[in-house]
Amino acid sequence: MTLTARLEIPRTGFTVRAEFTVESGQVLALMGPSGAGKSTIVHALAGIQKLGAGRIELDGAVLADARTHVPPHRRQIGLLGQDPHLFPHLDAAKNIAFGARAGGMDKAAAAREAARWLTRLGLGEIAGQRPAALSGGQRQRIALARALAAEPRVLLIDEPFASLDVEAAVDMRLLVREQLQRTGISAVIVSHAAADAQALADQLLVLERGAATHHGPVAQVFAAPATRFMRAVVATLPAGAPAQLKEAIDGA
Ligand SMILES: Nc1ncnc2c1ncn2[C@@H]1O[C@H](COP(=O)(O)OP(=O)(O)OP(=O)(O)O)[C@@H](O)[C@H]1O
Repeated sequence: MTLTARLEIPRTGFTVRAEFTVESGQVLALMGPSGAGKSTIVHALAGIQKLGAGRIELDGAVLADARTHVPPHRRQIGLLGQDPHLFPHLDAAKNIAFGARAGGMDKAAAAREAARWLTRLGLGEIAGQRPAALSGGQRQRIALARALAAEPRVLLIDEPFASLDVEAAVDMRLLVREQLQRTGISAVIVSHAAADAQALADQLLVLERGAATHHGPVAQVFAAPATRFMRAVVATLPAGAPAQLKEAIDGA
């Protein structure tokens, strides 16, 4: 699935403008200061935010433009947010099965699919637990499984690791990367953490007050920060990382 987007969305005081293509199985990271417009873009891709102008296409089919607005439930785009929004009255297996049903499976097939996901994510033991009895990391894993069980064409990931402790966040990043590689689903991930872009993304788009200030392969963007915001982001990378990035680019 190739996602192409050219968007203009007016906000108070500025307009969010961005243009990008995410090829099948690739990951685009969106970074930027608070209020820069990252969630606005994610919401436009999901269909819960209308465009002021522009066009969003998935494999050449228009999802949104001046005349078209395909509603969210018809887009086959999964959204994984900071809050996992699991159904509190359903156990882990049934939460995942709900995703599979949304993807078109009948009840029995959805239950089998949920069981497969629980095994794949190492969560077999908590199949019968309701969300209130799970840790934050377990809830995020269930939310990931539920989103992927619906077989989305694109997965949107909006700050899903922010509430996890460092170790759980590392595990979750690995899991997301593995599952995206396994399924070949394209993804857009919003994060404040340089580590997320570095671990997960192929390209990085940086937004500042709605405008793209950087856009390109992650290593290139980190190697040439052109704004105060990006210099501060690069300073959070582990010592030596910028030099390694430069070597990787020079050696490529
Ligand atoms: N429905 C709306 N109508 C107009 N402006 C809005 C609306 N929702 C949010 N905004 C404004 O749009 C701007 C971009 O918000 P957005 O949530 O996209 O930023 P963000 O980069 O995701 O920020 P954060 O990192 O804090 O989540 C902000 O100035 C916000 O106040």
